[in-house]
Amino acid sequence: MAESVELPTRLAILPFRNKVLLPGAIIRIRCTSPSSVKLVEQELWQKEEKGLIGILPVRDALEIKSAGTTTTTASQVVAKMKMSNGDSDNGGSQAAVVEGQVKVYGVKCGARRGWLMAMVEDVVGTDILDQSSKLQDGSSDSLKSDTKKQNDIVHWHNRGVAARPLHLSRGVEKPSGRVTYTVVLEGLCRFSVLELSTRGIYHTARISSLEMTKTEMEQIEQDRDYLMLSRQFKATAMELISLLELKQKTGGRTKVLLDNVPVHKLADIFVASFEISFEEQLSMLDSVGPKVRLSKATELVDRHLQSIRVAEKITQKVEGQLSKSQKEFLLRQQMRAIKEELGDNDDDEDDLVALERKMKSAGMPPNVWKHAHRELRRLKKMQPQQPGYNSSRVYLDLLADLPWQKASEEIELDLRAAQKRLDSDHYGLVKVKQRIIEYLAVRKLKPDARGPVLCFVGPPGVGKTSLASSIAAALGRKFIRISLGGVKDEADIRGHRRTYVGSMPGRLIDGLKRVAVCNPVMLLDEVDKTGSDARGDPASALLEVLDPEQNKTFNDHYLNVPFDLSKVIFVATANRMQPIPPPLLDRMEVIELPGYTPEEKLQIAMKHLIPRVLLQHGLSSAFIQIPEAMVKLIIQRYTREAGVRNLERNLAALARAAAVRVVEQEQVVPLNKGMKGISTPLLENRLADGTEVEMDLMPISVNSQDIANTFSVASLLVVDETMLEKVLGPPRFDDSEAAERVASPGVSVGLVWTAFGGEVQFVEATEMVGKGELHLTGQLGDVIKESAQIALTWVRARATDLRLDAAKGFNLLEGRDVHIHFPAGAVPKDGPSAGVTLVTSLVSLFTQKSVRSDTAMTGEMTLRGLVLPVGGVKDKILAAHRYGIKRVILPERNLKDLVEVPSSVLANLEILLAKRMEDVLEHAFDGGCPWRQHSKL
Ligand SMILES: Nc1ncnc2c1ncn2[C@@H]1O[C@H](COP(=O)(O)OP(=O)(O)OP(=O)(O)O)[C@@H](O)[C@H]1O
Repeated sequence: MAESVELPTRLAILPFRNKVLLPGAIIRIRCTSPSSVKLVEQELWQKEEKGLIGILPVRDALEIKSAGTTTTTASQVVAKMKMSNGDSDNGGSQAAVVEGQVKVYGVKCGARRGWLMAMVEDVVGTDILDQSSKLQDGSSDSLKSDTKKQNDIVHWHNRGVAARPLHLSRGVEKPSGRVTYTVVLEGLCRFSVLELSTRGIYHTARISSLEMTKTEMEQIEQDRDYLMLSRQFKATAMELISLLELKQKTGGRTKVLLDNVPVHKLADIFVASFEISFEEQLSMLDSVGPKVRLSKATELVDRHLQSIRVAEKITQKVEGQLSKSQKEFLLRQQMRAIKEELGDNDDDEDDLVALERKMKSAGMPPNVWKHAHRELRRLKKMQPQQPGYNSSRVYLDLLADLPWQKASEEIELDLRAAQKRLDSDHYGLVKVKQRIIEYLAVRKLKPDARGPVLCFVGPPGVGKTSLASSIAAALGRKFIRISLGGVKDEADIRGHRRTYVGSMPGRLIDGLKRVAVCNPVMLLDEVDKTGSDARGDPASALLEVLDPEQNKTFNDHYLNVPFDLSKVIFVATANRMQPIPPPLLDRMEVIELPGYTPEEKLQIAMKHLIPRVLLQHGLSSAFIQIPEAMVKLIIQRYTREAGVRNLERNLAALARAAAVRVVEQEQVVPLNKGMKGISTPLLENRLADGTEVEMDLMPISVNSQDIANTFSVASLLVVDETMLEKVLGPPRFDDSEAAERVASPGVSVGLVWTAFGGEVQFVEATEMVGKGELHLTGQLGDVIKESAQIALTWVRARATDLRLDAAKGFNLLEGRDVHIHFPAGAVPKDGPSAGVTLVTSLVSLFTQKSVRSDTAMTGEMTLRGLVLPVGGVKDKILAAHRYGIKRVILPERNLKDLVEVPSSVLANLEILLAKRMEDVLEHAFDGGCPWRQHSKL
């Protein structure tokens, strides 16, 4: 940068339209107008030693008007302008000189300080400005080529900047041959115009420098105000430079300027690089005094700094968004390309469109639709990779899949047809079927009747599930089974809130989604198996489901919108009633299905199970015959259940074995013709092992009946005892079991009730040296343990009362421990009905007399020996029947329960009633109660 320069008294003047060149700035100007071309040619191009030229800002009349200046025009005069130096106002002084060719029509110093106005004519040509990022840009000529612009008034500023040419180049425009110049100028120092005149077609001015002398400068540098201002300026400038360097990641070159260039010059350099208004540029030009200039520059630099910071913030925001959306765009493009490559064209957008369409057709109620639509809008704004996208998508899918209105059309209910259907599906169960028909009849009369929920209670395999599905078939509705066995978490019924990771809807909503209609028959299977723990009480959630008042707006936590369950027909099943919470039981109508008698089982097997099993295995009665006698044997020897599930399983095992035989017969024929390699038929091998044949030979998608027909050449297989043993193995049960087990004293046979229905339970007691303690084993609950304690107490007390001792055949067991065991330890046992059995086994132990093996008993006993009635009598008697028991001892007050027991069973049993424990003992032992002679009966 040039140091202080000696200015000539006169300078050629290049007008700078609406722009200011400040000292220290560099501009490039392309001169095209005749006047400026002439000026450059004469003052710079043709001169050996390039001199200085003056750059004087000019302003259009319009601009000055808007800036609040009053203007006047004069008749054609050559203007000579005399302007005062310094910062003082020149308003009002006029000067007009005629020199050269430029005609100035009117001249008047503007009301605004430092401006001269002139009407200029004969202006041609335009200077085209070259712009460069490094160079300050501007127009070298105030005069435009348009003839329109002729006679425009231009306003010359009274201060300008002397400039030194740094580079000069000449060009010739091709078509016109016009000469143009491009000149790069560096602003050096301010000057004031004393007199403006013309030389040829361009202007010159008599000037005086506005630069301070060295002495003046030294003086001012001592000034405290100046020092403070310069420090302030430098700090602000430093801040700006640091910010810019940080932004542009440039080195510290600009900082060097701060140390080497005098601060008053720096002020100009800094301001020159800003894009500020013409007014502000002029004001900077007019700031001749260093203090004024510094404070002005500090203000401008600070403003620039702030604006950069604000811009920075905005840019960061915009960039953030931009880069994100660009990233998204890129990813989408890539995804599309991958999908195209894979031939999978349904991209996410299409996917969402399809989802929306599905949602629209789901028939959601308005409030649900509003909720779903809001969620969809949210989803649309998300990216597939975004967390939450998938869960939102799955959630909306569920909303769209749920049958909000879709219902299976209920067929006109024909009670006779329903009865026929129930009869064809199930043998017996007359009362149950009757109750179902009543239920259906009410529904026919009042379809929206809020009848009670039917609950089938009974042991496994008695047809609870199949009855429910028959109801659905009779009503022409879809059937769905919801298994509640082992459900301990309320969320299983109500779903998890969506805030949980891996949240899901509850089983009910999930079931409805699967069944896809809002009015199915829904079987709540095993309602007695729900438990409650810290995770809530599923039964209480079920209360809401089964309550017709509440289930209109069932609230699943996952779904988060109410779902109307009132059209669903609920049917429940349970093995036992006791575990069902009373409020829940209260909402249901319990229909008990006790176990089947062997005769009933036989009928069920012959009429329902065998035809169904054969069909399932692609067989028919042409291949296999299972005679009644064999079914009886299966019932007696292989199953001792209350229901028919095991019976069905055993029949299926026979059918599989027959299927293998049929297929092998078919294969054996051709093989035998040509080959001898295959020796033992597969069936023989398998049957010899006594294992069930587990092969599934049915080809998928081939109708099993077709296969049966294909193999119709095979010979008929009649199941006999040998085959039973081969396929099902040796018999699992036989009637001699009880006799064998009670042969030794201390064992008695009880009848109990478990989840599997009635069961025969043996009780074993033994004694050993000890301290008179009682030991109990075999998965016992508190009640049964108490019964054992009561039994022992009663027996000991009784023996003492009757003064029975070893001599009279009663061991009082002084100093000995008693151990009572309930075999089948894996099955939990509880309840008071084992009371009489426990006493009997203890009496048997103490008297060393065996209990009758054909006798089983049940009954609760008080401490005083009174026998109380018990529950589940029908099931217990059926169990005794199954086990081949011939005599059953029952509490007297259970007599009424015998009405329910099928007469076929009663015909085979001797029922003995007991009021007191002594009665039981009387019946349990051969020869009656072991101490009858002492008893006060
Ligand atoms: N009275 C009957 N007549 C014809 N088939 C029957 C009868 N009772 C049960 N079945 C058959 O026995 C099989 C088992 O019945 P189902 O599954 O309905 O028993 P469930 O009582 O529901 O058992 P769980 O309590 O284990 O669910 C079915 O194939 C069913 O058709």
